Amino acid sequence: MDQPIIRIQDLRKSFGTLTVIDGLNFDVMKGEKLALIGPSGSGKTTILRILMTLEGISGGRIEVCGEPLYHMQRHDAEVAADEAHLHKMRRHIGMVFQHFNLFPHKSVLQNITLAPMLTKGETRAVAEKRARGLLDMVGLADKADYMPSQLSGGQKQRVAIARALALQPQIMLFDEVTSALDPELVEEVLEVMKRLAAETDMTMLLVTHEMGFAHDFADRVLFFDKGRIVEQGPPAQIFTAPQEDRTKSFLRKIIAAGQRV
Ligand SMILES: Nc1ncnc2c1ncn2[C@@H]1O[C@H](COP(=O)(O)OP(=O)(O)OP(=O)(O)O)[C@@H](O)[C@H]1O
Repeated sequence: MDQPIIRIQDLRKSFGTLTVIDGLNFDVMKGEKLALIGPSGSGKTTILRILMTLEGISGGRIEVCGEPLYHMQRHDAEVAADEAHLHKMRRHIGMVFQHFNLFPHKSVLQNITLAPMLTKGETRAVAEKRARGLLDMVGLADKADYMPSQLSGGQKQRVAIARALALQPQIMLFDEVTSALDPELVEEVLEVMKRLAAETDMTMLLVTHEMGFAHDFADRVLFFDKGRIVEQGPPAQIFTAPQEDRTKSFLRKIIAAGQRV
């Protein structure tokens, strides 16, 4: 049996007195495409931010690629990870955010090549060759020399996806990547992500409010409420035959709001 690429055990996270994640357990297998859905405030984004080491944990344990994320071995004992360990672990994971966070004064090509050249010591030639391949993949081969301000929101988000992929992570995290976009620009970003999901064996975790997309994209859907998994399963089961009352009522509200599931 394969080892999970992500293993989350008894994870807890509080902000002050507010407990956001409360004894969470789940594994992700290599190549799996997971959608995290659930009401606002249920902790979905926090889970991605913890995996990206943008937030610390309050308790529990996470393993990524067989190694502890927030712990490390020192003199036969497991201690809290130091910055060097977190830095080393971060190379396994890439993240795309709701707000694309492109460097405004760098061209599209420079946005994509900067991190591989700085953090992995790649030559410009190698970094640019990959960047052009990725731009082609996201349908923006002709925009390499544009500045971010010359792009639409959907194009910016596709550059942000290419930028995250340029570091060749094993795991990609997508945090509501379409929610800042005008409705007519959503589809082009979803299409790129569907293609990525279909054409690569990358492990992908997606937080989304687009249930139709979660349905088409994911191998497994996790429905969260109050920092816990209420129900999980293949999309066909979660969206058409949910078992738990909280999942049913969440989906009823989504359908009432006019979304396809
Ligand atoms: N840095 C922070 N400081 C304090 N509270 C925070 C912080 N980040 C998140 N929270 C709180 O943690 C809870 C979970 O937030 P999170 O963003 O993970 O939820 P979510 O399920 O992704 O919600 P949404 O779908 O609205 O994005 C919320 O109550 C939020 O206000």
